[in-house]
Amino acid sequence: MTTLTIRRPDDWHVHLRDGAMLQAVTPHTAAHFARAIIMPNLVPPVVTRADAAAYRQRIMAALPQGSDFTPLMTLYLTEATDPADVEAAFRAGEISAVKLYPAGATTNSQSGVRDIRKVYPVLERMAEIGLTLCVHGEVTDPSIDIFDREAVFIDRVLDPMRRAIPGLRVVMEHVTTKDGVDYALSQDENLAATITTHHLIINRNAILAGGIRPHYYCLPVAKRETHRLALRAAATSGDRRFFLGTDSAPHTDPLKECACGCAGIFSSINTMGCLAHVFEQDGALDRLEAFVSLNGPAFYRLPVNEARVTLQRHDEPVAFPEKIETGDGPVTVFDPMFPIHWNLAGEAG
Ligand SMILES: NC(=O)N[C@@H](CC(=O)O)C(=O)O
Ligand SMILES: [Zn+2]
Ligand SMILES: [Zn+2]
Repeated sequence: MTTLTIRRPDDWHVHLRDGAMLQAVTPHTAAHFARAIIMPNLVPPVVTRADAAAYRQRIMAALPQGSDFTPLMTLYLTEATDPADVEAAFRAGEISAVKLYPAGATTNSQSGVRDIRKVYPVLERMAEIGLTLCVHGEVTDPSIDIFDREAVFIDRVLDPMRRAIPGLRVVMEHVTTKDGVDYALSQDENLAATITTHHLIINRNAILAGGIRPHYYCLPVAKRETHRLALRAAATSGDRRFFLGTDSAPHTDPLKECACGCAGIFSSINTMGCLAHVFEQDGALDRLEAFVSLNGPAFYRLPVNEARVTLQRHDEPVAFPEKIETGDGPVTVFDPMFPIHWNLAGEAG
């Protein structure tokens, strides 16, 4: 059996939700990752320091006994966000980032930012104190083709913002295009990008393969093959600017399989097996650790994890559940459309 021992990985972008869903999905993230950046797009969103502290308590209460998982909390940026509240939360070690959602860009983003200039005072304060801004980088202008919204966001919003506030540390979340990769490569060490597991595996054909496949629909929507290949090259290069953010985003099956299905792919269960497959396929298993365990902490200025995990390659495919049951209903697990031979040593299945 082939094995690969690496430092324990972290997930730099995950949706744990709240209530029954939080209870169901948190143990999966905690089983695979030491830390995770927790997205704040709850209903209502996690806007203030007090909201983040309360949400953190709910996450801690949902962890299995004995788990040493650390949630890294974020605040949801609104045009009414108070720079002093953000600074206080950061100085107290209660948040690791602030998240920018353009209003209307994605799931639960209605309270997001309409006019980026209105939040420049918060961003300036963040640049001063060294607090990271995580960005959902898509314009919401309906006249822009949905497949172009990331590239247009870079030109219209991200690049002007970085020129106006050059010291701001920014993570381009879930980049999906060659344009995003090239932009990250063209910038200084204050810019990084997360890449999801599924965008390394699917292109836009998966969403429309013989019919509408709602479980491959997420935002930003998967792009054409040339973009997927650019993401793979970036992730497997070992370059410090790229690291894993699974964007595991559970929605129940009835909310996905309907006339207006929600965006989001749930992958926290089999992400590590999928990634080992991808890196093996590209002859880059020796760079998997950089992508999942080293580059993220380096950007966030956090220590790397001391613990190690062992990934093992089985001759026979490993069985992963097709769905998990939650108190809110069933949630379909990401199907990479290839047999997965890798899992974490000690993992059932
Ligand atoms: N990625 C998604 O398709 N959905 C995310 C939101 C997001 O990350 O944009 C969600 O919260 O469901
Ligand atoms: Zn997003
Ligand atoms: Zn997300």
